[in-house]
Amino acid sequence: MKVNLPVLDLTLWYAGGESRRRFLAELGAAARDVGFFYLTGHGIAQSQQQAVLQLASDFFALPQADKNTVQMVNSPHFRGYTRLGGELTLGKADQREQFDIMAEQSTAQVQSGEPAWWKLYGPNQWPAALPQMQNTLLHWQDQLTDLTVTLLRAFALVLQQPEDAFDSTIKDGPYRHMKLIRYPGRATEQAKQGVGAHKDPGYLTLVLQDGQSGLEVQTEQGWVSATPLPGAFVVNIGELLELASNGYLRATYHRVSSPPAGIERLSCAFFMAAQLDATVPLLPLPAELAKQAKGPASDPLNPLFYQVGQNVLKGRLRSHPDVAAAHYNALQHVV
Ligand SMILES: O=C(O)CCC(=O)C(=O)O
Ligand SMILES: [Fe+2]
Repeated sequence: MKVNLPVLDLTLWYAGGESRRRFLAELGAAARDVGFFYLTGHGIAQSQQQAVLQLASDFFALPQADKNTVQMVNSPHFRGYTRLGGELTLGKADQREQFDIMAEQSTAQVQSGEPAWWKLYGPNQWPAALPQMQNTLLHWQDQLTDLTVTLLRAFALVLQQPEDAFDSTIKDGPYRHMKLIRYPGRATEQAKQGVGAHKDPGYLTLVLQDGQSGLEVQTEQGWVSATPLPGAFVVNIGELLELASNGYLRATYHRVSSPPAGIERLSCAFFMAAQLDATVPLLPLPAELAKQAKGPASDPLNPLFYQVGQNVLKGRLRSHPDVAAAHYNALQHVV
């Protein structure tokens, strides 16, 4: 199959020695050139990937009333179901419906004067109609967390840092967030924003897609399709790695175009960030890398914050104005 993005094989990393060095060289090139790549050899069985996509299909096929029992607007922690058109990117409604979970937590008691991002802590919402969903997705989330921690260590080496350079920012467990997503076929040629162009706010993202194309990546040659590669995850760099590397690594803009009329696309995105109370370190890059670091992007429409909770909450408030209005009203100007 012809693909437009680099393909990296994680078995090279696990093999150690010369193989690991080759993996790191390929990772460094992929991270610098496009900031997007396919990952194979990651050890997660294709049958398990299929089971997660099947769960997504089963969830979205539930009657609307069942999905509404877990709607996100009920959750100050941004967990649960968002209906079609309920989320904004670039101020415009995305043509997708989705179900979000994060780590299973109890609600933090936020005192006045404490940062608002503490409110992100809390329980997930689970639909009574699909009792197996909780175990399946929490297990999946744990596996993907471990995989991204391995990748983060590899990125530390690519940046010529000690392998544990990011460990202090995930010592209580990285922030984790995943969503099941359904993109319906486009209703008109105009309504094709599955999700508008954006950067992901965390360290790293893993995307599992079904067989339908739609994910597109901004490159110097223009928008390129991340055509599905069976068994692979698509990996991309988020804003926290851009910040930590002073822009040596770039969080790449990407978007999803809705499938043609009558066809749907399912995906599962997993976002890994540092723990919310961490501040992302500005790594001391060696001179040869530092001179290629352009500094983090400065976009007045998308300020980047080293304080992790602030950066994550920024993204959530902007994407989910209904949750922002219901639970964060006085705070929108903060981010
Ligand atoms: O559905 C996809 O393929 C990617 C989704 C995405 O970029 C996101 O939710 O941040
Ligand atoms: Fe994304």
